[in-house]
Amino acid sequence: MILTLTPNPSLDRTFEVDDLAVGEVVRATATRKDPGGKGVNVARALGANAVPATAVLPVGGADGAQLVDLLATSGITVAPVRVGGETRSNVTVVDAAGRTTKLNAPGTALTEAEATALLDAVAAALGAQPDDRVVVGAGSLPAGAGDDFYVRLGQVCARAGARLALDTSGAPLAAAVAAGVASLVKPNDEELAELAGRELRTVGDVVAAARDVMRAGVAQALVSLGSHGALLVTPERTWWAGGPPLVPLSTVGAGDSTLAGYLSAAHLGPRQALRTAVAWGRAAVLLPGSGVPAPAQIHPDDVQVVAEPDPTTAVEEL
Ligand SMILES: Nc1ncnc2c1ncn2[C@@H]1O[C@H](COP(=O)(O)OP(=O)(O)OP(=O)(O)O)[C@@H](O)[C@H]1O
Ligand SMILES: O=P(O)(O)OC[C@@]1(O)O[C@H](CO)[C@@H](O)[C@@H]1O
Repeated sequence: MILTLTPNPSLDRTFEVDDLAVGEVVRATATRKDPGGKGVNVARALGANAVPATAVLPVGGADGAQLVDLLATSGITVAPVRVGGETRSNVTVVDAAGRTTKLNAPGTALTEAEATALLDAVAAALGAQPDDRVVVGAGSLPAGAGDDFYVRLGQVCARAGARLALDTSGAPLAAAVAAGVASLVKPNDEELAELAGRELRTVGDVVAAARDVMRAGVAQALVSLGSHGALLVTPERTWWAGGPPLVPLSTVGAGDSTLAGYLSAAHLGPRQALRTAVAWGRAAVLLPGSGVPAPAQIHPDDVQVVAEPDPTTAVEEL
């Protein structure tokens, strides 16, 4: 079973425009709403591919209610935790050239009791399902959760014998890595560079930074590289996967679909799991808004996997 926790979910609103002229009145040519937040998207992508998933998230206000309604139609189990504040709405503007501008709200602050209720909801869901379980902690943390929130989530997972996969950034990522609570991390290259405190120009730079992270107890790093594919790094081995260039419609949530694809195929071994991850990520960028791909939209055969890629290759040349 895969369970996702999204401490800072969002009702994602996407506006398509011809040209985003800052400081002008810009009329949208189309709009859409999607359930959003990184863990929510991981659960949606799994659900769209018939992989059972449960999404735990705080929910408040009218946008929160709409988020839950939209999720109810997507084939995943939702475990909403009612909170006093209002669920945020994030805005994406996509112009005719496919450029994406994203405005993310800070999100409603959680009280200590609400943060604890979220962790309790995860513990309860894990208790109800004793088989092999993975918990995905994903996205930013709202005020009040505390930078150690994912460390606390890791402790909940450890007590229940579940593994934690983490997709976050900044101080919450640094705290979780230092505490050694995650089995898998899914940073993009910028997030990994921030964590490492240095620029990552080559494949070797990325792999070295990923292995630094692993020394604290992380077993695998799935590092997404945007249009340059993704690297999977374990303490002993490295694989790269990517495919022919694409013209994206919206890159929002591509990393979430990547992580979902990886988890869906983890039992098939690293090579196949990475191929699946990249195939799901590539499919996601061809969808509008925060769309997640269905099986017919995913093409693993387009993805090339290379074991032990040349460490001197520049990431931009992949
Ligand atoms: N422009 C692109 N062309 C082709 N594939 C892309 C492109 N952008 C992203 N992808 C695919 O999606 C995957 C994830 O992208 P990226 O590294 O941008 O994730 P991310 O920064 O975590 O995204 P998000 O936070 O929006 O979910 C990449 O590994 C790649 O397979
Ligand atoms: O503000 P955060 O939590 O970092 O990211 C939130 C978010 O940008 O991530 C998802 C895409 O990955 C969107 O659905 C959502 O709006």
